[in-house]
Amino acid sequence: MTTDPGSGSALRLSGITKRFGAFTANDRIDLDIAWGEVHALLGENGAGKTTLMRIVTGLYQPDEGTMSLDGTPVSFRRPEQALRAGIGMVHQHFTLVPTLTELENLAMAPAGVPWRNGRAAARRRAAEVEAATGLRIAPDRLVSDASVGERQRLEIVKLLCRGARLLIFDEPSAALSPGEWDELAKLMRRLAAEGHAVVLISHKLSEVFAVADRWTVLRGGAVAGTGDIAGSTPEQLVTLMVGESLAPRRERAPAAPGEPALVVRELNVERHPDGPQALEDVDLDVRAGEIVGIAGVAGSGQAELVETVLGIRPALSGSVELAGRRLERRTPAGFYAAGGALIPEDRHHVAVIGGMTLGENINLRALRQAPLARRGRIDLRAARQRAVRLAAEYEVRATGESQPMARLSGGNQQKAVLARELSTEPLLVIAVQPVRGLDVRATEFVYRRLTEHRDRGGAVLLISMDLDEVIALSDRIAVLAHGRIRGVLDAGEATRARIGALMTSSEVTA
Ligand SMILES: Nc1ncnc2c1ncn2[C@@H]1O[C@H](COP(=O)(O)OP(=O)(O)OP(=O)(O)O)[C@@H](O)[C@H]1O
Repeated sequence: MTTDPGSGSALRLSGITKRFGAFTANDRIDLDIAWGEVHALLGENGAGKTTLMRIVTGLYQPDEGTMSLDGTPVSFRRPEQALRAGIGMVHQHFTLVPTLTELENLAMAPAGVPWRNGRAAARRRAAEVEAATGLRIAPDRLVSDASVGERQRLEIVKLLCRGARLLIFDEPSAALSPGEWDELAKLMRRLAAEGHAVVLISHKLSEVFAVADRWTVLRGGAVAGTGDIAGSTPEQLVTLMVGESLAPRRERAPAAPGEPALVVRELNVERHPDGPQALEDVDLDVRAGEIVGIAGVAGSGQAELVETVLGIRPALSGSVELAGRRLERRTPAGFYAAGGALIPEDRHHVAVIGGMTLGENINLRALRQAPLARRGRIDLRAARQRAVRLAAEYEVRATGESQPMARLSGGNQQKAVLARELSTEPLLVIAVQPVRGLDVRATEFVYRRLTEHRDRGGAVLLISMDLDEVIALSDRIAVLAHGRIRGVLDAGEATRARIGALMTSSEVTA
């Protein structure tokens, strides 16, 4: 089937409703996606965006409503049916097999689809996709050796090889470097120009305004509005999403740093045994009452720094001190006992336990302390009350504290992690990409919480690929490139240009 750019309605949803028990996640949604456009789907955490796209891609079935593709009614009971009709989703959590090569991943076809399996066919299709879109894969590279951006590219090539014409991107920039995002933005425009339809789910309005043609905002499961990007402003869309206008961010008071909280000295860490070093002679100080940001592109050594401080990765040499205590045999338990806390980057594998309830997840760090621990037992009533109070304070939207964590929307899971890690008043919080997946209001909320933590005398080590975030939040910024600290700047002197210059310099200036 071929498509003409701008040849009218691709996918039309009418009155789509989806309930989970008594909760209505999608409420009579009408949505029109046209061939040749990039359509941004916006809304706060829990607004119903993912649920709607799961219906479109055959993962969920609607309770009410109809869908049509190219004017013909469709209903999908399985994702393969949607893909066969040309609808594919680039997930946040990729669906690739890391131990196979890129070509082998392309060659695997799900059961029940008509494509020929096999490498020769996959190679031919990949060549066709490259000719049409410029997207090139590395056929013989193991997926486990590919960067996040390269894996995402393979996901897209896979969908295009399988004939996807309508592509849904779910927060695609979350783990990308600015350069990788620029590439992806160009690709989305190219796909639209060739007649595909692109749906972009994103919380970053700067990205939406850079690539989208039209927008639809969901609020509380229903459509709050739809329109053209041209003639709209980010403020209008935020107001539609939130239901009110957001107060401007408050000016931050200057930091009043106190005693050193985290002291790292001459830390050397290798990436693989006998491989290149991930960290080289890293010195870093984070004092009580300040936020120190680490600026650097993904893969500069940030993960290794966190893992080493936490004690899950050995160091070749160097020392780590927390609250004046040298962490000799580092273990995560020792890190927490010394007053550390971590907001990890990987929510799904590290930060939450999906099979446990929201309340259990929130209380995980408080179980050994009063008032939850009483004579060697956990006071379940106190635990429930604490979870309910913290869920409300951190604005976690859920049906209750007993809702399984895996059933919360991604942003609400992240808020629960913050509630757990900040509520025990740690001395040092290591926050890695703390607002990943959060909507605008929740992002402001997290920024405020981290700043308040600092103002109460806590220390924060902020690790983020988002330079604007690092500049906005940090009192001092350490620039990390290729495993070395290239310089440390005070907030007042930290500009994108100066940080960028340090990232690319070969000199170590501090
Ligand atoms: N399988 C499920 N069972 C029960 N409730 C669910 C289920 N899936 C989603 N929900 C609820 O439906 C609501 C909408 O969730 P959804 O994931 O669609 O939101 P979203 O707009 O994608 O949010 P985010 O931006 O945080 O990803 C949430 O309140 C969520 O808790």
